[in-house]
Amino acid sequence: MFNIPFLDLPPLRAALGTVTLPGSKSISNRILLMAALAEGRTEIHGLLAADDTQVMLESLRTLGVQWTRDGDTVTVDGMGGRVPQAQADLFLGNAGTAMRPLAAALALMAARYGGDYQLRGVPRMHERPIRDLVDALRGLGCQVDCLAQAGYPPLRLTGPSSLHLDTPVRVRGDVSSQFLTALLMALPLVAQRDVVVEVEGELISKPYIDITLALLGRFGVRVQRDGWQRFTIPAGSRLQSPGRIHVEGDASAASYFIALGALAALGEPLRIEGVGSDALQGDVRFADAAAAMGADIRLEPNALLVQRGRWPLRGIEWDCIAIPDAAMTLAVMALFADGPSKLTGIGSWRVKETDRIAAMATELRKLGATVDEGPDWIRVEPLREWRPASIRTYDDHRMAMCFSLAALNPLGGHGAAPVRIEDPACVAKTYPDYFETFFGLVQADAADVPVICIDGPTASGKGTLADELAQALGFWVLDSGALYRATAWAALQAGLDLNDEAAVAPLAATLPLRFAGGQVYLGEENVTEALRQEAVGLGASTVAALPAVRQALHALQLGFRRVPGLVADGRDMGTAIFPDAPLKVFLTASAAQRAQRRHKQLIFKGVSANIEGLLADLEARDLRDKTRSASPLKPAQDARLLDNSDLTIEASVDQVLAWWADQRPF
Ligand SMILES: Nc1ncnc2c1ncn2[C@@H]1O[C@H](COP(=O)(O)OP(=O)(O)O)[C@@H](O)[C@H]1O
Ligand SMILES: Nc1ccn([C@@H]2O[C@H](COP(=O)(O)OP(=O)(O)O)[C@@H](O)[C@H]2O)c(=O)n1
Repeated sequence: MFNIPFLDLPPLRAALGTVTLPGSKSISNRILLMAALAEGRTEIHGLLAADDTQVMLESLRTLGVQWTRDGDTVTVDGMGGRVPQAQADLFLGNAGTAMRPLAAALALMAARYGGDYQLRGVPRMHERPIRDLVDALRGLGCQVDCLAQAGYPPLRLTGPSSLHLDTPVRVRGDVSSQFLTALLMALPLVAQRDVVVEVEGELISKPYIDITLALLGRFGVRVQRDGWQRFTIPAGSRLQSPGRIHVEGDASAASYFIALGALAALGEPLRIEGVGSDALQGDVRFADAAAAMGADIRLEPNALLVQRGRWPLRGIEWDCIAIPDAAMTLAVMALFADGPSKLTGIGSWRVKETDRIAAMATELRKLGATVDEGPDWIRVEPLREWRPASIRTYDDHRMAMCFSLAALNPLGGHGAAPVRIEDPACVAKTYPDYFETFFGLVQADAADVPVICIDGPTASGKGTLADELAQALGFWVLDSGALYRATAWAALQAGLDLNDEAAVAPLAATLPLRFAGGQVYLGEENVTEALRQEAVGLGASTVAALPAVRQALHALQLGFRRVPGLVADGRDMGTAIFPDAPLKVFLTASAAQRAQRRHKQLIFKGVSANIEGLLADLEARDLRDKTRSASPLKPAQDARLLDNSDLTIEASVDQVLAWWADQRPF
């Protein structure tokens, strides 16, 4: 996950590949609660691992429910209709899918068996209305107190009290279907007699109720439905574990990849696995809207294949009442259309993680778009002159994910603009690896992918600086020295003379080199430590003077220039490998300082060393690197010089980040 203040996406031009969706958030949390309330043990496969499910799992543990996790499988021991802990204080973050159903279940538990439960969340959670559920629960006879403001969390649920199950439970359905879902999941706990729920007002997000009913069915509860106004939980209903259950892929998350395919899968379709024609989730209906805009979509039972169909996309007018979450993606797709698009039925956006209509309009306008909004609609004009924009995400995962698509702007207008996503870690709510997955599918022109070059002599701190910069910006790192070190090491292992250009160069061309998790591998062998030896460093500087070796490693290094960007550390990054890099830094420090740093580094690692010897070695290496004919060590003409003899690591990093910030268009 990119846990950094912002993530810059370069302009993107194509997409290709296969994505496996994470488990659906709504299904994951419904199944978790049902499994906890049910009789028996449930093995849940494909559970989403994200903030909202973590919140639910932790709450269940606090309530005394036993569960274990093994990868994406969670096994829950059902409590058989009665919560072990009669008292608990639960923090539910910003997870609506935990707050509403837990409120209903615990209110009924407290009423029936006695109890005292408090449910709270982040400040935004305390602004999200829950009045309709509170009213319904009070109507049932539950004791529910709103601790701060009437109609909003935090809530306190106490009991015992007597429940009135003989008259229908009434709940409003026109603000959020989650209130009805919460009641439907909780009422089997007290269904000694038929319990009837009546919905007031028009029920929104009906497909979510379908999911609830289907999952209740898997847990042995067959709710009778009369239209969308009346639901009966038959007398004697009890939640019973189905044994094993599989969580479907997240259909709302599929929307980003459906859009990606529609915009940028130019030759072959993007394959999206985890939802398809068999899906329970209403958000798969997003595919209909995308198809109406021109996407070419094929459905398999558990997969979607999407590629560009009509181009430019067609502007549409679409009632999004059934796909409120996925609909946000349509608003960004609308920028690539041939005419305006109007999305209606999105009043619920106003009470989600943020006021999504206002947020969407504000951020689309930053890109240059013309947008109108009303209480429950938004109208978006296509965009031709895109502006680089820094997109605020309002602690809303969906804002971050759908605006990643704006980076495809070279496909939809003139020029090519980078897009900055602020607080990219907000995707942790439902899709922690979203950006990594996205980057694995998209393609950019190499020239659009930014590279920061850090060149300089040995022990000046290049590697340290490069790693810190890459961390801060979410970029890849190329430690080009490792390629020369690996060549030298492999040549030494093979007993070659390091000056034998004809023998060493072919070795460099076919190095089975791999970087993974901060480690370097040659074939299957982890050579990280071996490569850091001073003797190998000296050997590297010998083989690095051979033009054929440099040539052999050239293409390999270019391959590291990948979305979203690269920090490259070496001797000739700015002069020979990435001459078009937008920022080049030549890092130096006095020879004495560098010898001291290397000495400290070695002593720390438990390797004995003496400063005089190190100084002599590094001066010899400097000399060889500077005087060789092939790509000698020297600052690129447009490099910024940074002498960090008297700077801390942090100050050096800040300096380069400041230079970088100056170059960015945001
Ligand atoms: N600005 C700095 N001030 C003090 N020590 C530094 C600084 N930059 C790096 N170092 C230390 O110097 C040592 C060598 O740095 P390294 O990044 O390995 O250099 P290089 O990659 O240029 O050979 C490391 O132990 C690192 O922590
Ligand atoms: N881009 C590069 C990187 C390293 N090298 C050579 O490879 C040797 C080892 O590189 P390195 O970056 O791992 O060395 P240190 O600076 O960390 O000691 C250097 O001394 C250079 O001679 C190079 O010629 N070009």
